[in-house]
Amino acid sequence: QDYGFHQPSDFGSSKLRFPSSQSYYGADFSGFFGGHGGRRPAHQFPSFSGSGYFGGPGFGICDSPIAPCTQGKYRTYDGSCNNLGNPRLGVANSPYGRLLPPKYSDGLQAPPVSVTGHNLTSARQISAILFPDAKAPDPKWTLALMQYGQIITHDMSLAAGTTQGKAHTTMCCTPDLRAALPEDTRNPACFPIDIPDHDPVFSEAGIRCMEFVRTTNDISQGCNSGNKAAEQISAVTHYLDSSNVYGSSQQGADARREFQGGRLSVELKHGRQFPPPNNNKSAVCDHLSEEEACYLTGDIRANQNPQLTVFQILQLREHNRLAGELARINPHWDDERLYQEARKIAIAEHQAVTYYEWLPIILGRENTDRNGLTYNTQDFTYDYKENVDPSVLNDHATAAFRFFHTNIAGFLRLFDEHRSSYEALRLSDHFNRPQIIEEGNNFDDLARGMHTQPQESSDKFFTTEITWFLFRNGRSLGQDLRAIDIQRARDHGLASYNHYREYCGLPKAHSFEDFADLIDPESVQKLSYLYHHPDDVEFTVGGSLEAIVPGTLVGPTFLCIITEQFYRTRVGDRFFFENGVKDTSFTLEQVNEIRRGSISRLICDNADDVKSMQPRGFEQISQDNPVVPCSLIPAPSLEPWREIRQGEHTASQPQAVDHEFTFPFFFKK
Ligand code: HEM
Repeated sequence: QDYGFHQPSDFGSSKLRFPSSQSYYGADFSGFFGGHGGRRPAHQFPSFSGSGYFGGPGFGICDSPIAPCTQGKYRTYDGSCNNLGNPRLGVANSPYGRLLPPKYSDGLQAPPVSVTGHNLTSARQISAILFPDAKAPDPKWTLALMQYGQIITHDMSLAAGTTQGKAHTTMCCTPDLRAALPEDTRNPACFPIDIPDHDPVFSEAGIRCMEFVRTTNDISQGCNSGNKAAEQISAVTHYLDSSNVYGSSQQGADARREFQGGRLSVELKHGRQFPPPNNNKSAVCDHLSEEEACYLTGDIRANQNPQLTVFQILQLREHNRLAGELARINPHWDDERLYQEARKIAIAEHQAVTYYEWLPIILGRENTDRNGLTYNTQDFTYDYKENVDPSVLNDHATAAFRFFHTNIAGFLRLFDEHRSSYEALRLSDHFNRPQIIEEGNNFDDLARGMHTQPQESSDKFFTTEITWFLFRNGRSLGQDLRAIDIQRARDHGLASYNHYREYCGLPKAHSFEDFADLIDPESVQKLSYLYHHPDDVEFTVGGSLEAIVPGTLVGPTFLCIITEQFYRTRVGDRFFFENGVKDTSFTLEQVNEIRRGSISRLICDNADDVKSMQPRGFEQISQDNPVVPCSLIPAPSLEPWREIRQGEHTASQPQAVDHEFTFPFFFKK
């Protein structure tokens, strides 16, 4: 869109009251912790929410005991003992971190109100006015970029007590959705979204209330005696450790294992591996018959949409492929060794794709290099920092990272091996109903499809498949994910957009017009209509309206928060695959093999019968990125994992491995 000024190309120009892109990217993300000196005070713990929390009294999930640490080679399932000095950091069922103090209206946990004391405008009204639908396919990136983002999300956080798929069992609205249940009769966790009379879609159907249940926090869990502001709990490990595949507890992990050959359990259908059936089907799926598929994976959200499920299955198959390959190379390894080594490699591959293929597109390679998220090296990176809190930030998960809901496409196109599209699935027909991926060639056609179809552009437009029809489950209308995003940020008491601007080194707005340095005039005008005061504008809202920083897919304030998050996620993880840490790390030879992996390799190796892919799978097919036979897509070799047993002849040693360096391959532009 042409806003007349501050278009993307204007970024960094003196017209903007915004540091030049050069100085911005190199910015020292201090701010809330500013004045302490040092390059990255904000990364250090005790973080804002961490101080005083660990070891506090209480008996809730957030304080449940963890097993004593043994310095093993492998990660625990719940994330404990990753940080040996503070073994609870990043564990499942611990609070999100927080960069800026919450702004609960009672200082403890009540959702915010306007600085003028008025109630905030309905989240649905804000969504309807500011985030309409307009189809604009991304010119460069495929739908797989969006979809892998959801995998990364589900690996890193899950607001405890929310379902994020199937409707919650707690009801906050009347069954006909015409009104909210009276406060004195409904569950105290209820925080339903009010739908105004004149809503363009929902009022016609008489719908006045959208279901919403608040996230479980440390006060309700008894881990905070109520004398300090509530912190929400995340139910999964905070680390990027494929917990969506393996689960976030020993018990959960065991339930997903075959205990044979190091494999994860699968159900074989016509020789194809699918996850085992979920025996809690009615809690996670909207199936119409008992025969319909509903899977058990490491994450409760795996059935939420078809492309997400496809990736979950590809990850499952990759683990089993690795286990099989390792068993061939090392026939003397037992089930446990095969399972743990396959898990360690699969997590490393996932980290490599996330940091070297995915994040550079989202955040810009210059930015990721400059801020220590990526390196150009064939060595170890030696960047583990024990004093960095790896917890997923509330500011990130509840606002910034949700911006990528903008990239969701309403229709999923199916592509055959010749890359011809013959059909499209409507997203809202298949929420929580993954059966469709088992039909005919759909699995492969969806896998190719998401690597061929463009994602929707990063902008202020969101498909109605998620703003009108989310989880509609056969009904004519469903819910509004954008309204839910806004309401969730209120539930979590996130600070306002203006505060994050300041935190990120951008000028604080004193009037609505001041937002025009980054937000188009029409949206600024709408903000002034929807909010009483510039300080009321919510982070989720303001951040999503910012012009995109060139070379990235996100505006400057979200860019700052997401960069901060992925810095912490990397350097706060003792097991990060590139670290040369004693006892836990790969050999350098192994690390360099993992660096050869790619999203396209994942498809080639694990789809049913995909024979060709473009090398850079997150990028659309073009002359510069043509579809090639899978044999031409670099593949990590597992030879460096071959174990030479005492007395074995050296002739069985591995052939020299070709260490072709893969970064220029992906990022040659
Ligand atoms: C078809 C694709 C997607 C659908 C249907 C979807 C749907 C949802 C839903 C229903 C929630 C829970 C909302 C709430 O109750 O607060 C959620 C949360 C979230 N989504 Fe998405 N999403 C999709 C893709 C993505 C992508 C691509 C990203 C980022 C790259 C993303 C990031 C997030 C984050 C960070 C959360 C919060 C997670 C937590 O901490 O609980 N989502 N999404």
